[in-house]
Amino acid sequence: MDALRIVGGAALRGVVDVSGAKNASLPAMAAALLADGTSTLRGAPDLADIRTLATLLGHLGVRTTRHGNDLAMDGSGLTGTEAPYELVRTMRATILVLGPLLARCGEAKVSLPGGCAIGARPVDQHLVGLRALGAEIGISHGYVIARAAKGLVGADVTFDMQTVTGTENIMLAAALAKGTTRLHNAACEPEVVDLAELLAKMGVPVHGAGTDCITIEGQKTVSPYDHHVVADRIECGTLLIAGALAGYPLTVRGGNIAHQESLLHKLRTMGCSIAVDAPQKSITIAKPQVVGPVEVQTAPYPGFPTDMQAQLMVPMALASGTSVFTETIFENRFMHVDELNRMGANIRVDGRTAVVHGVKALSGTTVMATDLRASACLVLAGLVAEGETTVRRVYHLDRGYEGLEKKLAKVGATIRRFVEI
Ligand SMILES: CC(=O)N[C@H]1[C@@H](OP(=O)(O)OP(=O)(O)OC[C@H]2O[C@@H](n3ccc(=O)[nH]c3=O)[C@H](O)[C@@H]2O)O[C@H](CO)[C@@H](O)[C@@H]1O
Ligand SMILES: C=C(OP(=O)(O)O)C(=O)O
Repeated sequence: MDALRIVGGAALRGVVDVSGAKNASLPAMAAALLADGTSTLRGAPDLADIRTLATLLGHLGVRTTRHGNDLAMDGSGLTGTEAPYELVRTMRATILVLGPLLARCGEAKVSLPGGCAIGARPVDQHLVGLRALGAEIGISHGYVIARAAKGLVGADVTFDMQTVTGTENIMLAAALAKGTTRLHNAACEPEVVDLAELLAKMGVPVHGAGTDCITIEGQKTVSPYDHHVVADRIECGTLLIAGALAGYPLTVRGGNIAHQESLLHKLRTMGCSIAVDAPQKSITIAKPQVVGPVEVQTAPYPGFPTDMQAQLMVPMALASGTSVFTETIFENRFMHVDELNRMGANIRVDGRTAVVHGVKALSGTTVMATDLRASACLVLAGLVAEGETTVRRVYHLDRGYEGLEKKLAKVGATIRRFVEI
């Protein structure tokens, strides 16, 4: 199994580039199921979740080929409608094939998905939405079994809570539904906006993406797309925190600056000096003399992303006072805390709140990654810890980051991958 060894204390200098967004590429790949022809997704990061979804598309008859960072997916080969457990167990976003399969084929059987173990993560809202569009849905032996023999029909759908993949799944299904679908209390995340832009390229008018009310005008058939995926705001944020911890200074290039607003606000509050060059899409950040404490609550976009909670906890752990982090999205997303405490942090978790008492230094040791963003947090901690840190189980990291250790090494980090026997 791969692990990462990091020697803490190296200064990070220079420019590091942001890849395309995992969480926008995955719904984009699912959208390729809708069209009879080859869709092209440009800028898709080369990481495990993308490969997993490509394998699943292949199982359904949609061959995916990669040319550099571009993916070509041929939807004309679609033959299967079943997504088996073995292919969906590692990631949540595999549920995104449900909407398009049902819409195009009139049936789908999709195993309930896996993904990061950060909370209960039901898919009831996906099913509520598809039922509203006329699908008959049952759950049997861990599979969602859905049918819409006469096709889906546009409808009003009101979500109980804002769900990112739930919104995306219903948008994908509504693209081939008869008539108009209106999503109320829809997710406003940039990945949803990116999907709306992609659907428009397929010939599906979508209005209101980025607000909590989205309208999709369903079509009889749709065209394949050619789309460049939006930049990964979570990778961008992770690199910015690397800069806040060890930047002398570090420039993070290629992210969408508007998508970083909530993080930049908190980093400035903590004392980081940050220079934004909007035309160049670059943000330059330097490690402050003293990191100040801060209070943060995760929230749906444009609030502070839950996917950045673990990473921001590293500078909090080294702040000159007590910070408070409240996690409102997932009930079990503090699993990195025990490992940070093993590195000398002083963090106490009480329910959904983590109270982070800043310490002078972290010390390197062997730590275990438990999920994707927790792994990124431990890598960041290793960059500033005294001595050597070994991060085990980096397959979690590899799910969602394109060569993170290579990017960090290029700007000065002492970090190396090795295989543990
Ligand atoms: C592949 C992908 O894009 N993953 C992201 C997506 O996950 P994902 O789409 O799974 O997260 P959701 O936005 O659906 O979850 C938000 C909240 O709604 C709840 N919920 C959701 C659906 C449902 O049917 N019922 C229900 O109760 C969830 O348990 C959670 O408490 O958004 C999360 C929140 O920004 C991110 O952490 C994940 O990185
Ligand atoms: C939680 C994440 O992924 P998933 O939803 O696939 O578990 C993530 O990208 O941080």
